[in-house]
Amino acid sequence: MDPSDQKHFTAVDYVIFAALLAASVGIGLYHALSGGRQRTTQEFLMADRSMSCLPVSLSLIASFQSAVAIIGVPAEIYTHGTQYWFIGCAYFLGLLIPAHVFIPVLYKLRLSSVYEYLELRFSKAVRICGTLAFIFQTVIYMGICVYTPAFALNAVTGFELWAAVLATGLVCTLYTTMGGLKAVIWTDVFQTVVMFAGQLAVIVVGVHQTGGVSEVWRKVQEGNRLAALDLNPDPTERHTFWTLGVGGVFLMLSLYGVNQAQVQRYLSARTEKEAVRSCYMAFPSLQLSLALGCVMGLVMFARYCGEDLADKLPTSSRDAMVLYFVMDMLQGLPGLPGLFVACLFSAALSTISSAFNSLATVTMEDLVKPHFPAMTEARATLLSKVLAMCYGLLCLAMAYLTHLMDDSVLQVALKIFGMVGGPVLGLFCLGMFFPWANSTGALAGLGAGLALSFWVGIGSLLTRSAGTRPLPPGCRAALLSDNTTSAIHTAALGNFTLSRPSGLNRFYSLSYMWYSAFNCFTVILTGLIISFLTGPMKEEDVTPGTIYPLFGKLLCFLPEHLKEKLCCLTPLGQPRPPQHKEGNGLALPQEDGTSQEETDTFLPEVQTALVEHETTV
Ligand SMILES: CC(C)(CO)[C@@H](O)C(=O)NCCC(=O)O
Ligand code: NA
Repeated sequence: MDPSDQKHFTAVDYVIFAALLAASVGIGLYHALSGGRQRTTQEFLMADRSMSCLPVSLSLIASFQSAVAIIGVPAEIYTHGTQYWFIGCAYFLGLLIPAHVFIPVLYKLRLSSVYEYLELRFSKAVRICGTLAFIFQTVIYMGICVYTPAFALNAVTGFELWAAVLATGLVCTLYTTMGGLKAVIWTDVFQTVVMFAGQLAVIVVGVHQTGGVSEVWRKVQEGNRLAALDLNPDPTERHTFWTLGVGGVFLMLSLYGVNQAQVQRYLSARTEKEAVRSCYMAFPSLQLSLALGCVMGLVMFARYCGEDLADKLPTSSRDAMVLYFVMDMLQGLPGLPGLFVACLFSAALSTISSAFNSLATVTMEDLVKPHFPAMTEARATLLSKVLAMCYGLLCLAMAYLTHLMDDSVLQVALKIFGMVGGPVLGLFCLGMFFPWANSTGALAGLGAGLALSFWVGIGSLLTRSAGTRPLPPGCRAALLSDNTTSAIHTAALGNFTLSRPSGLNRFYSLSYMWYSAFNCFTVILTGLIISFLTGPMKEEDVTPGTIYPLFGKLLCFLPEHLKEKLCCLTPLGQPRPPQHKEGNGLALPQEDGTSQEETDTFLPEVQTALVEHETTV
């Protein structure tokens, strides 16, 4: 690497970056000292269930919009064209279904951890499995999130990699531990604004330097980067309308429907209506965020098309190159490189803080409290803070593991969501839509789902070439690709026809965008089969309020008696009556002393009834 190409930060840039970190800590400090001073778990983990829809909606989009997307989306558009943009189609159903199916069920149960649902509906074992899957997914994901911006910054400015990782991890741990969920949500709001500002600045400057909008448009067309809607039904095609627009819905459901980070935000809303509204309000911001990423990729393409950058960077990672482009464009404009780096770190911080807080919540609610029902509130709050901090430190360790991996970070993150989030989504769907499903079925389903998902996921890792298509002719975009892509590119240029993968390899080359849907259906199917084999659950045994009458709604044209035969019509919105607790025999609070935590979630009058009931048992 030519040292003259090293981009430099000016003092203004450092000030902007430092201001971001200081402001985040400031918000944490404010929430540590105001309100109830974070002395209860209700405040620390659930923001007192008092949030309004605007901060919640911005926080919703911040949770899964990290530096991975900010860098990954332009890199994807630059190398493969605009097909990825069609994932925006999945946002419609991907937010409507959570708003009208998942939120109504989950909000009315007044949970703290979404996995509590699994115990109410199935059994304690299913709940623990759900929790462990979530912890596994989130810990890996947060390693990628903290590593990505630090790595990119290091590649371009030479900024000490581990110093950046440490700074992000520690600052985030600090304000999450001090200010709880309120601080997490309000820093998300602030950080989302910084994120948009940084992306917008790059686009405006980039368009200006390329010679205006029409010039960018001309070059993008010449370079063949605008993709038409690809309706190819082949499930091994990486990006088509079907993989993105349909497979993407399941990805969105696993994130926005049943992921603890998001559900915790819905539950922190003042009312159910407010939670639904926040889901609707997330839609335009998500579309905006996607559009900014895609346009940024196009602008970079227009500006750098044909340039060979391979020798200017110490790494072949196309993710680092995005940052190189950005810094190159913003050179000489004091403050703007700092703003973009602040944008990257904002995106990362807002994701990692959600991860810390939600991890602390599930560990506390699902793994600790059930074993220590008599724990005092002060103890529980202190322990939650310690947990948030421990996960912060674990995150640094995970960053180190990410360091050893090389692939497009966007693809890796979405693969993990599909591999682990998909089966968990299946578990919730099985519980909510199929009253016949029993606990054994759920466990077997989850096992089968995870096994198949890791088989395909690891298989695809080992047979790398999966689904990468030759680049469209035009600009020499191959300069941005890794070895596999260049090999394919060369093959395409040399008029070789690539043989289709066959047998198991074809199975392994399933598009990663289908992972969520595929794994979700595996769990549902296996779950139903095993449930029917082991004796399906009777409607009256299912805890009330845990079923969404999906079939009743879909088949509303059928006569009443037929519907009653086909599906459970348990109305939503009833508190769980205590006498029913014995119903499925498994979701019993008295079974192993979870009464403390269970009663927390009940309406007062039901609570007293339950306590009386329990003392008589
Ligand atoms: C998850 C979606 C599709 C929607 O929020 C998008 O934001 C995304 O692609 N995220 C990638 C993961 C990340 O940015 O960390
Ligand atoms: Na984020």
